[in-house]
Amino acid sequence: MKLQDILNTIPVLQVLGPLHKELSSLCFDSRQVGQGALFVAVKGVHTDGHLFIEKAISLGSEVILLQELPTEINPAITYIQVADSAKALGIAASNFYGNPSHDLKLVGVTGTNGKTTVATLLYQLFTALGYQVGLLSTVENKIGTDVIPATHTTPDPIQLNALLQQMVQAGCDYCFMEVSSHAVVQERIAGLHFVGGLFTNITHDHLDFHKTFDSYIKAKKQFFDQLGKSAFALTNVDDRNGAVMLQNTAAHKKTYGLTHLANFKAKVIESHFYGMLLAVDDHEVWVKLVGGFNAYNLLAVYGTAILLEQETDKVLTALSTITGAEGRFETVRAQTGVVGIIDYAHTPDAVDNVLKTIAGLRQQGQQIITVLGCGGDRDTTKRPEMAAVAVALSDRVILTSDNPRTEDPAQIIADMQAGVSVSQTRKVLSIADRKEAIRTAYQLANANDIILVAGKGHEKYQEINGVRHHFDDREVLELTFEEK
Ligand SMILES: CC(=O)N[C@H]1[C@@H](OP(=O)(O)OP(=O)(O)OC[C@H]2O[C@@H](n3ccc(=O)[nH]c3=O)[C@H](O)[C@@H]2O)O[C@H](CO)[C@@H](O)[C@@H]1O[C@H](C)C(=O)N[C@@H](C)C(=O)N[C@H](CCC(=O)O)C(=O)O
Ligand SMILES: Nc1ncnc2c1ncn2[C@@H]1O[C@H](COP(=O)(O)OP(=O)(O)OP(=O)(O)O)[C@@H](O)[C@H]1O
Ligand SMILES: N[C@H](CCC[C@H](N)C(=O)O)C(=O)O
Ligand SMILES: [Mg+2]
Repeated sequence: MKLQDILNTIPVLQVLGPLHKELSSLCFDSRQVGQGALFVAVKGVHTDGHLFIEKAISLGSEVILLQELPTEINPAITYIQVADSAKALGIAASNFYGNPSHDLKLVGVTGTNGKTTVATLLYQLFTALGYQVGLLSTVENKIGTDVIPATHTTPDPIQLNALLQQMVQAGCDYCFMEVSSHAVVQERIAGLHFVGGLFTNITHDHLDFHKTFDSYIKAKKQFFDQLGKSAFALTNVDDRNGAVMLQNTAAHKKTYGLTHLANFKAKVIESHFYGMLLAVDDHEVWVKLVGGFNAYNLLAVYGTAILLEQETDKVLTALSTITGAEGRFETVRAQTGVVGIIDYAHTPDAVDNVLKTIAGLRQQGQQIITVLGCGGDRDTTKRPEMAAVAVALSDRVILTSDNPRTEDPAQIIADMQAGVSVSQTRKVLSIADRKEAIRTAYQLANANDIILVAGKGHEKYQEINGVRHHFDDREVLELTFEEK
């Protein structure tokens, strides 16, 4: 592709060297540079891509997009200087793949919890309505029914636009994607054209990366600030920061909520372990998901479908058939009547929601035993909060490992224990081995008790010191249930 076509709409500060060049590929990692690649030097969290420019040149790159010019200029190379190379990378990737986000209807979902659930429900709903649909999510990426494994919640701009191009080629009408706060800050979505954006909620997470709750809010809001005026911006008005998200957006502002006045409203009429009866804009509908938080997720999905001009009756019918994402409130039953629930709750708010949902559904005498860990190399301040919530809302809690990554599991557990008050310690056991923790929960359970295994949901691995070992909460729970 011609360099000038890749640079289209990128605000360039200065060019050194010839502009008439043909590029074979686009790359931001020197380790992947091939002959004729355009190398984009991006400043990261751990290092700076500018340090690898010489390496990229030695591997065959003749064009470098960068923020800071090197002290020695190589006359054979074209240097393109921009103010923000991460943003330029997003736009370049879009141009390189033929601006695929303009050729389908792209909707982004952001928020602390519920992104995967909402994006997956939208994928399922629009598929049920007869469309060809794409999905970009934490659990998996999909092009129609083809599954492409996901490495991130929101992929890097090159992978992202390559996937969107494949969706366009496969005839997708829509793509529903998760927009993580990391992706907004790192400009992974720069250059994309969204027809709509939706906000689920914002609570405590990722403070290792954003440092303060205010800058975390700003990151989410920035997504809505970037939407165009023909797009819609749909927010949860019951969330304390729901309205803030739309303050500066040019998009059509729309709201949903269960308690505040909103464009789209819902009420939970009945709740069971196998589903709920909802009133959605005064229409009654049985759904297969459980929990007040899923009433929000389903309402957001309904509102989006209406804003995308789908017929109400058809949307309600499809809404009653969809099931959501893997590893979210999945139940497994033992012969003894013990109920196991696997859920990806990995924030204090998610643990609170899931345990309150279980408490609302349990019969008299059923105990709740929670198995919970926190990820290593991630926000440490949420650890005591997650433990405190779990202890307050469970009869027994077993603190264990999630993905320790490079941290000592005993230290992560100690951080969690700091959230347990002295009077509550009798409820708590600490067992670092997650498999042992799950087995112990079952040993402690009486017939019909409920075991919540939280934090890893769909994940099929446990990451320890850079190695991903096979681990599947559902598999472990099922094998454990066969033991007694
Ligand atoms: C903290 C974070 O978000 N890191 C992401 C970031 O990497 P980084 O900033 O650490 O990059 P770096 O190592 O400092 O390198 C800087 C630059 O130098 C380049 N480089 C580096 C070394 C070299 O030899 N040559 C070279 O060219 C790198 O390619 C990069 O362009 O940019 C990389 C490329 O896009 C991402 O893969 C990487 O995600 C890491 C693996 C990660 O774990 N990210 C998580 C935290 C994340 O993004 N999570 C969110 C949200 C999760 C959720 O709530 O669902 C997600 O969207 O998945
Ligand atoms: N609307 C919601 N409000 C609060 N908690 C929710 C909501 N939806 C889901 N949850 C809880 O959060 C967990 C994670 O849900 P989900 O995977 O949909 O969120 P996510 O935003 O995609 O998370 P991630 O940031 O890891 O991608 C669920 O397992 C459930 O416990
Ligand atoms: N997307 C989330 C996933 C957390 C899942 C949990 N199992 C962990 O490893 O901490 C994050 O990057 O914070
Ligand atoms: Mg997700």
